[in-house]
Amino acid sequence: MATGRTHRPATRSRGIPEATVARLPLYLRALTALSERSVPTVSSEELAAAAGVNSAKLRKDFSYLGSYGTRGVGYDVEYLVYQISRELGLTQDWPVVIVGIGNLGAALANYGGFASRGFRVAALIDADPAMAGKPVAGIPVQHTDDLEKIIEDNGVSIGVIATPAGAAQQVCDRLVAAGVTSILNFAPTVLSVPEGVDVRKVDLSIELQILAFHEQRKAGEEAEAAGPDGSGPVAAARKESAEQGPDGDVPAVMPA
Ligand SMILES: NC(=O)c1ccc[n+]([C@@H]2O[C@H](COP(=O)([O-])OP(=O)(O)OC[C@H]3O[C@@H](n4cnc5c(N)ncnc54)[C@H](O)[C@@H]3O)[C@@H](O)[C@H]2O)c1
Repeated sequence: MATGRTHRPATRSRGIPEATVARLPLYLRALTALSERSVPTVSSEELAAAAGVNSAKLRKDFSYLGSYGTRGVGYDVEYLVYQISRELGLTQDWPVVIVGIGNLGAALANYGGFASRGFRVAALIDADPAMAGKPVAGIPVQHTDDLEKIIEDNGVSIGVIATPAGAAQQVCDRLVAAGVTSILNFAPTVLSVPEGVDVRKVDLSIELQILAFHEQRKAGEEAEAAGPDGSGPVAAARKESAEQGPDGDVPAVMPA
């Protein structure tokens, strides 16, 4: 979902390509689900299917972690959870601040999935004085006047921006000047950051636009396959299949 723009090279210092890093959370999510079901081992094919990744790619990705699995047994689920968590830096606590506590910021603050993945919401910050001191998800909102002090006091290196687009760059600049080096930006704007600061952008409307593109293409293909009079090969196959029952030789709906 996130479309990233970082200043990091395509390959990280320990030789793990960025594309592999981007897939590690997908494996971790699938492995965590297996772990919760007390599944001890998993094959590369099963895990690849659960993560929505090609199994050859998965094996290649895991080779960067030095994890090759055991022939005929597969991968040890718990150990792989640990290995990937360690690789992603999730075995340590990451205090996060959210700036902009409106509809989205409040929803993010209430999202339990951060804490369970090692991201502790350390502070909530908003520019609206009327919100100062009001608790959201049990955490009192603090005013932007104190942003720098909040970052310093909490040792924050990850900031989440959920302000209107017009305020995002200014918020970003202040976060960076205060020592934040990673930003998750939900505001629909491109942020400029200095070298060494990572920005990940989340934009659900872009994801929907991509789906709309595919929907349009599918509709175009169907219309083409149906032909001008609906007699194309796909339409014919559909008609035939609709007229058949599940076993292919009995009409699905018996004539009255
Ligand atoms: N990425 C996505 O998929 C996605 C989805 C929904 C909304 N958004 C975006 O997220 C942002 C927030 O949306 P929302 O619906 O929560 O808006 P909202 O108006 O409910 O909340 C915005 C909050 O930001 C605060 N704010 C304004 N300027 C600020 C500043 N300089 N510093 C700190 N706080 C400031 C406001 O006081 C308000 O509480 C918008 O930019 C919106 O476009 C993105």
